[in-house]
Amino acid sequence: MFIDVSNLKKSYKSGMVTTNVLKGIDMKLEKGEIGIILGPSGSGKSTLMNILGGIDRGDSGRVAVDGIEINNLNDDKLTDYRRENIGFVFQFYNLVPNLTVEENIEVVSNISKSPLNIDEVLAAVEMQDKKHRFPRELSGGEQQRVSIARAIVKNPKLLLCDEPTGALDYLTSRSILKLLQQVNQKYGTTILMITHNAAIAAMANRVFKLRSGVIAEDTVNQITVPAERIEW
Ligand SMILES: Nc1ncnc2c1ncn2[C@@H]1O[C@H](COP(=O)(O)OP(=O)(O)OP(=O)(O)O)[C@@H](O)[C@H]1O
Repeated sequence: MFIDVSNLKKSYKSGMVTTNVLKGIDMKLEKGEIGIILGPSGSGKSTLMNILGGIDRGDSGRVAVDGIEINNLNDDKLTDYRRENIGFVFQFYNLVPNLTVEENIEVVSNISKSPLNIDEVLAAVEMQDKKHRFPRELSGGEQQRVSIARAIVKNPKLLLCDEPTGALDYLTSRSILKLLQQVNQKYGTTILMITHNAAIAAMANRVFKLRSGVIAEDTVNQITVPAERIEW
């Protein structure tokens, strides 16, 4: 099992108040699958994703990604895990404003162990003709394409996407979802994506509905729908 989480718990303390955010999460995802996490605001989606990505740590429970027990890693090893294995895509693209498209991708490629070819990645996201532009010269959808290119150039085992279409209009959202599906098929990248949009769940192999820190529903889709055919 590629992602294997059992009885994961996480709470945050601020002053005298403790908030139990994850209350015993169990989840599994196979290598090469697309998983989608749905759930209301505050249900713990980003916390779960941040723990899987090595940005945060669980308090207890087992979190294994491709056989690596990440809850047991010290800080340095957790940083190595994140650098070597994880690509992140967020709602806001976080591109470096004074670097071109190509340079934004190069920054990550230069520090990766076995990066993909930059031109190949630019072609995969259909941005090769705009590689000398700066982020401010791009639309939101184009900027998200670049941030996906930047996330995949290191050839990550796991691509974590937190509301990747949250700031985009309908047609652009669909084209970004289609691109993520293409990345999954072309590179075999396992993808886990957070969304508020339940319609998107049709493109995933597995759907996890989070409610108040537990997985309230875990569905396997026998047939997945191409993103360009999903309407909402
Ligand atoms: N670093 C932190 N310190 C204290 N509380 C936190 C921290 N991070 C998250 N929380 C709390 O944990 C709960 C879950 O947050 P999380 O961001 O995981 O939810 P979410 O499901 O991703 O929500 P949204 O859809 O609004 O992004 C919230 O009540 C939030 O306030």
